[in-house]
Amino acid sequence: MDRYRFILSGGGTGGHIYPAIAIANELKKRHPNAEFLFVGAKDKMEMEKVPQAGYEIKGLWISGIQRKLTLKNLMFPFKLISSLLAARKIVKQFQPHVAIGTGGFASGPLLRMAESYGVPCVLQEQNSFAGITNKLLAGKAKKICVAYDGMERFFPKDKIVKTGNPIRMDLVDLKSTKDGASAFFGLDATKKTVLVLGGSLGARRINQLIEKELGFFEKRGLQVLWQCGKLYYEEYKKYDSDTVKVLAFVNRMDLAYTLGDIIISRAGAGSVSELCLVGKPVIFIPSPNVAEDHQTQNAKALAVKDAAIMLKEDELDGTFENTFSGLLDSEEMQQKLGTNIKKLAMPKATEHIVDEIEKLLKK
Ligand SMILES: CC(=O)N[C@H]1[C@@H](OP(=O)(O)OP(=O)(O)OC[C@H]2O[C@@H](n3ccc(=O)[nH]c3=O)[C@H](O)[C@@H]2O)O[C@H](CO)[C@@H](O)[C@@H]1O
Repeated sequence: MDRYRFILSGGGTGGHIYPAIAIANELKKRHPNAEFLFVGAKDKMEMEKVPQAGYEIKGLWISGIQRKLTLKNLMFPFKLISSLLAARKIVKQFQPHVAIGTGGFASGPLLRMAESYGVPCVLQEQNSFAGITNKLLAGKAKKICVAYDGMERFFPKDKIVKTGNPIRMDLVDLKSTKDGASAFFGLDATKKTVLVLGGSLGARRINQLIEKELGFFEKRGLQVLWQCGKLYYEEYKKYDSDTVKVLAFVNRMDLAYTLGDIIISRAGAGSVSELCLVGKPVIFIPSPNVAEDHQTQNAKALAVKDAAIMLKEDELDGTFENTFSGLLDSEEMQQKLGTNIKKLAMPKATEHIVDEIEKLLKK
């Protein structure tokens, strides 16, 4: 029996953590005796989410560089050296057969050290605009698994494999019933549900919109399952009621996806890939605050195919109610969006990525 050792690193936001967990789950399915070790950044959400998924994680003292001159920035060189030393120790002790990086600053030192000790490295880039850490690591990586065309703008062409984004399949395999899901969240199975998703950290502008529209949703006879984000929970928990469920974070996304009839969501790459598999009508409100406005690109790619509706943050005040009512009142439009978005799903992405990892094991 093989006893492979895999090291995975990525984090800062759910967008980098969950792909690593999805890849680990598939590797574990194929190699039940394998050992896994995750490496993340101390104090970031991976330190909580990875153990919840059943894996061990070690945290490095590292953070991203800020654009302005701050104390945190002045500390950066020290953090980098300290985390490179810690990463070296981890790699030497664990002796991984393959290292997998899913982006975010935490993965920089670990993958750099793994490369320098001759461990084959695979990178996974979720977005259509590559992250800085993956760009820095690309030169020495063996393979770079991407989800979009045109990534040779950032990475060496011969290393790129288009696989799609890895998804935790248990989360989009909607086995539960509406009754079960509504009971879980304390909502009513006979009512239509608006599911609001602000990405793994929550979204300020979406929260402001939902707060303003609660009366409108109520008038339309809807209930709301509202994931507002850990940072915003104290501010919005006062709206929790029989028809509005406010949550900092949804641990059972499968049940949330089951319950949602219309979904309002940020357009992070992972959210988009999951929503394609879920196949329900979605209104995307992309974050305008991310590198190269990549969430708008993510959402636009679906909107032009009539697979979702996209609303920009700065046009919400004038358009939201009309657009939303148009969708709510048209079963046909809901059906069409649901069917079209599902056509864009890439359900084999994780398997495909793990195939690439396995090729490196055989060498
Ligand atoms: C503000 C920011 O920097 N956002 C980036 C971040 O998004 P973010 O961290 O929001 O990540 P994604 O949209 O890619 O994925 C969110 C993941 O979190 C899960 N989830 C979310 C909410 C919740 O309550 N429970 C839960 O489990 C979702 O099921 C999904 O698996 O990484 C993405 C992938 O690199 C980028 O495209 C986004 O632009």
